[in-house]
Amino acid sequence: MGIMTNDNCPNSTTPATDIRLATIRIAKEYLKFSAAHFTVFSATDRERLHGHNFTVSAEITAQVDSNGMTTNYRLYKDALQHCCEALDEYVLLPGESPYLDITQDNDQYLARFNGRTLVFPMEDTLVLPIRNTTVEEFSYYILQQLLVGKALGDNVDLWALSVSVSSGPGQSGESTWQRQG
Ligand SMILES: Nc1nc2c(c(=O)[nH]1)N=C([C@H](O)[C@H](O)COP(=O)(O)OP(=O)(O)OP(=O)(O)O)CN2
Repeated sequence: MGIMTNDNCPNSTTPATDIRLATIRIAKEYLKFSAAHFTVFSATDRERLHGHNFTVSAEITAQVDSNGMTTNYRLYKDALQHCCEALDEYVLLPGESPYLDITQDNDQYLARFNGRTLVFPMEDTLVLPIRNTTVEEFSYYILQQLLVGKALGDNVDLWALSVSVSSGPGQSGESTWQRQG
């Protein structure tokens, strides 16, 4: 029996003209960022400031081209590494928290929470457009970074994308995007 093709594969119902999709999974050990944060649980309850080595992974579903690839997945790895490097070794604050009021005072950020003020040096701190410094919000933020512009490459025909952020072994949050229509 020679190589099975669409023509001689007895159960093939996939005409050769149909779109071919494939999912690339990227989970490299170097895709991580070390950051300090505190999770806010309510208007009066938060964690103390602490740190994690957050790890990042992604799944990219795209059309397989006539050359048998979605694109060089080096581009996916480079885009994810850029996102990690941008967040690495900072205090991360949620700029869209309903419970935290962040203002700038000279070279410091003042974060008012439940009647107290926390002070952070601006050069060590990033205020992100997120509602909380949780794995849910970090994964959504990185997903948006990848969807903006052509972060995953000029030629990729993207159908779905998911980004997972882990704050430690056995716990992570994932955000997904899927092409509509
Ligand atoms: N829905 C979420 N809940 C919590 C998050 C989060 O990102 N999303 N994050 C935290 C804290 O950041 C905390 O540092 C991690 O939670 P914790 O339960 O303390 O887990 P540890 O990393 O300490 O691991 P354990 O071995 O389970 O103690 C809390 N909640």
